[in-house]
Amino acid sequence: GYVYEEDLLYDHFPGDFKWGCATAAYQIEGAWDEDGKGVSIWDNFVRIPGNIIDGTTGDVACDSYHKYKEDVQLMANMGLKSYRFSIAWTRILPNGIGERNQAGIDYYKNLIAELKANNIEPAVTLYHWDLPQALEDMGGWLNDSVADWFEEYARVCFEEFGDEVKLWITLNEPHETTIQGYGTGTMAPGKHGLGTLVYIASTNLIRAHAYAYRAYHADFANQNGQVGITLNVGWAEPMDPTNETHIEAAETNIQFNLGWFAHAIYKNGKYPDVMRQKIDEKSYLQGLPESRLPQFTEEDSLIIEGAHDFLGINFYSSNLVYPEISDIEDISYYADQDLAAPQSEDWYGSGSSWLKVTPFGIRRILNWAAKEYGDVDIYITENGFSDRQGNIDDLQRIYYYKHYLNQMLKAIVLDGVSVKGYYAWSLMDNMEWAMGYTEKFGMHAVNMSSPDRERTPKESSKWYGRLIAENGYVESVSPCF
Ligand SMILES: O=S(=O)(O)CCCN1CCN(CCO[C@@H]2O[C@H](CO)[C@@H](O)[C@H](O)[C@H]2O)CC1
Repeated sequence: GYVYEEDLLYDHFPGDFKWGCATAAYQIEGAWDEDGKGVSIWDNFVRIPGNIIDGTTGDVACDSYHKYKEDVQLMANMGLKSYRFSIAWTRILPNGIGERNQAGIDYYKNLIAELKANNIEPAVTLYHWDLPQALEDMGGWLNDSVADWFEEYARVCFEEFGDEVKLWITLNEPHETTIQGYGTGTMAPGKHGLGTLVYIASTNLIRAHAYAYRAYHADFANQNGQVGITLNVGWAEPMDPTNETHIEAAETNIQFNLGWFAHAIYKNGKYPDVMRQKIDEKSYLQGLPESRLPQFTEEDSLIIEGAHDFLGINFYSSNLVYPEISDIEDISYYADQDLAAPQSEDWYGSGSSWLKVTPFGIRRILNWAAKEYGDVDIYITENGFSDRQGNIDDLQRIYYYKHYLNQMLKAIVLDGVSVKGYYAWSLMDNMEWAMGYTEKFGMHAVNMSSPDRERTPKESSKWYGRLIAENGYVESVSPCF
């Protein structure tokens, strides 16, 4: 079972631990059509009535495109060591491939220079869901040429920014892109193919990552940077940890979540055995001419296997898992798993329906990943808590961070997992995708009703600053919450 552990280890983190915050281009920048930027699938998705719960858009968002110097000051005030942000593909290549947009390149060069001037290391995500519409018009992640298009874009970024950027994340949460963008249609590009399109998209996303990784190590190795991928996963706890079938279902759930994208890259160039077996079998029983889960070519498998310098994990929450045979008529990624994954009523909630407070999960997923993928360097590239009120006195967020970080520290100190850094999601309240501005994840509030988008530090930003200053041990935080 799971028990909130009272003992706060709270010892010092390893000396060179990378304390950071994370954001994403579409969620904070605004300036959606300024300075030669091309149109992305999100610029279009937000204009379709009903797609965004509060009818808002990222047209202006936090206006970080114009306020980036102020943002960097917020980071410096916290003593941040590193900042994870994403580059908008359409600012660099407005049409996805072909001609470059110098104004867009200059924006990111200025941001990076501002970070370096404040001794903050840039950690750059190449793709955080904002695909150029011009590429979507050619099939987007369903067109197998997308791996080449992405490689071309990655090469431009390595060339333009690689002298200053040493930590590259190719894709952010391809699982989310796939499930919500090509499965349920709840995110851009809003396609519906939960048992079909999702597996075509995932195959091309994995290929795209690997092509970019190989390009870096072939032609930019002299920059001495590292290239990895960021994958999101919820911890899967067996509903009954003494029941073998529950334990097996939990393992299946993690393989369908994290393994879906990690297995080919960090193990053997192929999809996890349980995905191959279940989806092939169900496809046959569903009378399909071939499996809904594509095979990588031999050539691609060799390119994909080992294409990593680290593993980025976005971790938020957990599920309780038990087996449940699905209806063979139900063609979907969820039905393919033959399980149910509810969340406990006992767990504290948040401002997001899917985010329950489960600190034990971060220690377990870190141990699972280290055991499954070997001693690879791991970064927690996102972890955070939402509320709807946007309290400046955000005690719940401090509680969340205190306990998740304590469990992560146990994974490092007691379990020997090599976690190298941690990026809190997020620096500031921003556009939470289809939830608009109703769910707030920031350590800083943003006044969305003012054209100046004033930022206000929340208590959690001060708490995080003390944590960083003490490198983990915070005298002044009472152990009671
Ligand atoms: O079947 S449900 O729909 O109930 C379960 C869905 C679970 N997912 C987990 C990942 N989350 C996105 C995480 O998304 C990440 O975390 C941040 C906060 O959301 C985002 O703002 C970041 O852009 C993103 O990288 C969306 C919901």
